Amino acid sequence: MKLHNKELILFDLDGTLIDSVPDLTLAVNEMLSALNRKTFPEDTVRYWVGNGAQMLVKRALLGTRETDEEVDEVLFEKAMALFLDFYAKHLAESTVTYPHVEETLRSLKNNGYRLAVITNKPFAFVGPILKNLGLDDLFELIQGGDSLPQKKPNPAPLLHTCRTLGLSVETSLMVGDSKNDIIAAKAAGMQSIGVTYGYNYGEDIAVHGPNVIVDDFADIIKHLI
Ligand SMILES: O=C(O)COP(=O)(O)O
Ligand SMILES: [Mg+2]
Repeated sequence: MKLHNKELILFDLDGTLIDSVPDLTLAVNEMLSALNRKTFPEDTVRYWVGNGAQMLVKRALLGTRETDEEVDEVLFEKAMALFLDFYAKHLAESTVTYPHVEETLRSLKNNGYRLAVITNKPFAFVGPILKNLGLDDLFELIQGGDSLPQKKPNPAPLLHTCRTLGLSVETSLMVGDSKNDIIAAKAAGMQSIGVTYGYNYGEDIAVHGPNVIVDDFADIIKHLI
């Protein structure tokens, strides 16, 4: 299926452009160890990524993805500060781009597409990670999970990006690995591509009905150009 008349592509970051779970796991476990709590393997932490740093820390303290239970506020604040401090020091040690990400982004840009990053990750971390991976010249706009009061799956960051760049929702496209990306795109009235190799809490991205599904980042081009 071809997605016609697109001018702007909004990319999710974690699980779509980069595999950041190894470094996120390291920071989560350093935080838990500092608090004398049980640590978790990467395969567990992977299911906790998707709703931003605060939710990741809350899930790590509760030891589960379900966050119905309350966490002591003082403990949470302490854990949050520890996590942010550790992660800031190990942002891009084991973090890598997924196969074909850089060449596909460059090819899209060379073909006239405008590119943006819309992530739930705190804004301060995004620039340094992209720079470390040599991707920092590609994007016109970056929005973090704390750039606006609302984060994905709320459509606000997507709508804000279109407004800021002066482009319509119809000429924009969201690419992401998680239901948060697809739900946000639908709520914004934007078409979306779901990638199958990311996190999405261990669930099949097809369940959320993106317009197109790709197993390889390079395949995005086939649906556009
Ligand atoms: O930081 C997260 O929890 C997820 O970030 P993402 O929106 O780039 O997938
Ligand atoms: Mg993601």
